[in-house]
Amino acid sequence: MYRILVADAIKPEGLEPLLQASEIELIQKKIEEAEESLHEFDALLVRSATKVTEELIEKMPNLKIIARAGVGVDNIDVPAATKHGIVVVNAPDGNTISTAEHTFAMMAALARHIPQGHSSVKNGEWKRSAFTGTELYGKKLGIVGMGRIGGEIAKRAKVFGMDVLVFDPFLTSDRAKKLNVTSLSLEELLPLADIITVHTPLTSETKGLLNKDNLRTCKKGVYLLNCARGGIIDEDDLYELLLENHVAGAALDVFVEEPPAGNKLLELDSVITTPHLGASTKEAQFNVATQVAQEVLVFLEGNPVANSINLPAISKEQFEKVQPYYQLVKQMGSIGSQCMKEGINEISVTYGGEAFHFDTSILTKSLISGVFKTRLDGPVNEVNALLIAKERGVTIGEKISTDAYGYANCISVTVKGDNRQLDIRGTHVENYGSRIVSLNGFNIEFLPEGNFLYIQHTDQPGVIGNVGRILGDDEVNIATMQVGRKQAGGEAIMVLSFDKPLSDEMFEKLNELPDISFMYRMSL
Ligand SMILES: NC(=O)C1=CN([C@@H]2O[C@H](COP(=O)(O)OP(=O)(O)OC[C@H]3O[C@@H](n4cnc5c(N)ncnc54)[C@H](O)[C@@H]3O)[C@@H](O)[C@H]2O)C=CC1
Ligand SMILES: O=C(O)CCC(=O)C(=O)O
Repeated sequence: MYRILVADAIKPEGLEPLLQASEIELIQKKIEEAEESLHEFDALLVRSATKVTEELIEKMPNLKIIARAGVGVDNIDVPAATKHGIVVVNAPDGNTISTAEHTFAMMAALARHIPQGHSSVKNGEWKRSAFTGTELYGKKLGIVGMGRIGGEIAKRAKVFGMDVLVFDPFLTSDRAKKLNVTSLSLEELLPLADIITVHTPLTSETKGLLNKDNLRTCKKGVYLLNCARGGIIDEDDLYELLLENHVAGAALDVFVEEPPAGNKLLELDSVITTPHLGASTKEAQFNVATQVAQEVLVFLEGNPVANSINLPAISKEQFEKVQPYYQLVKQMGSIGSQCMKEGINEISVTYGGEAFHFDTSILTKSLISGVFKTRLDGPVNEVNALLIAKERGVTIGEKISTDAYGYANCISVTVKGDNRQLDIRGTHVENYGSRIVSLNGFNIEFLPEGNFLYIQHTDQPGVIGNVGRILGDDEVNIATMQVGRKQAGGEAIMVLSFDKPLSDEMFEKLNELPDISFMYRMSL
């Protein structure tokens, strides 16, 4: 049974996929109200009100996924989630249209003084000339951040007869051409635009992206809009420029502090505002709730998520290609870790054969998580595997090769410590399953599932018999046994599997036998 905490107001109809699922309990409570039971939740669903800090994450040791019913994840400490192995997903396009429409409504309201005119009439006045506005037609609209929302605004602006200038360092010339917009640097755009609207995420680079220094290069009387995140336009600087009438007016849906109690921008008539309503439509809220509900469900069922912030995005088709090897590499990592009784310096993997014509990075993350899972206490998975390796100074190598050692596909993993190294090869055969086919250069074949004992010994009569006798005397049943050697009379290996893990006592007894070089226990 998975327990999911819905901590913000998320549209209940959109949560239907989770409500319909078996083995899922959905609890709608604010964090403060759920304080006593935070440790029980497997998933957390939020909008922008809940601040998902590292402190909160640490109070939720069972948490596996955080879902943001919306776009911006600036209310979530994503690095902390990553460190704790928690997947973060969002709903990237469910509220695009609503936010673009809201921005457009704000733009029209700003140009025609609609909120001011509205208040004036309600106050019993009839001041027509005081609210003379400007047309949007023929004006230059500067869009900063040409992603999903920026793109939808550009389309609407074109229909209004506006000339669209955009600044986005990541915009390709192809997309600019398709959208029929002029791509410029920020320095070029600012002096040309009559109206500027920002649609970037809030990051360390975009915080204060528009400030008094660069806004002074704008035309006197420019209009500014922020329906993205508070702080992209520096609030103090904006206040100063509005007082000077350098900026004629601003439309703000978002603020650095929300609600913006005491914010001096609210004192100015030239500022029109809404309480972070960009995505507040029935349609957008249904879309984002459904998107995240489906993502959480898919994730809890063990399938890949499409909109993760801290995992590589992987499509269903891609996952189908990756899936057969996903568990195999994790088990190979676990074998490597359990057989290396020392610190690990290097993990390298080669994906051999025709099968690997896809992005193998998720497999490498699965391999690394397999290595560290048996060594670390906390959560270890594909989300934090690379971070854990980096923190421990472990070098990771990944190669693709055409050589599959006679198999249709073959994955070769080498785990290196200060003094030793272990080489493992595995393959996957359709309708047959995964097999380990070589350990330390010894050909062998076993299914990597269960409790194992790996014994390296001298190849001579009696060794296998002695092992069997000692186990038999203590009534330990051998489930399977595989042997391998390189040459007669040299070193050889045995891999035995048991229904239960081998006891310490039995391990010691076997270890005392003559002609045994070394042995390891593994649970896979
Ligand atoms: N007011 C509201 O209710 C809503 C606000 N938002 C905000 O709008 C933002 C944008 O949303 P989408 O368009 O869906 O995101 P998106 O990811 O599709 O687009 C963001 C664009 O910003 C660009 N960008 C990034 N750094 C930049 C920089 N330094 N300078 C210029 N451009 C830069 C990116 O290249 C990208 O094209 C979100 O991050 C969110 O914070 C989103 C939805 C609702
Ligand atoms: O949840 C909301 O209404 C805020 C939407 C938003 O800001 C976003 O999706 O980034």
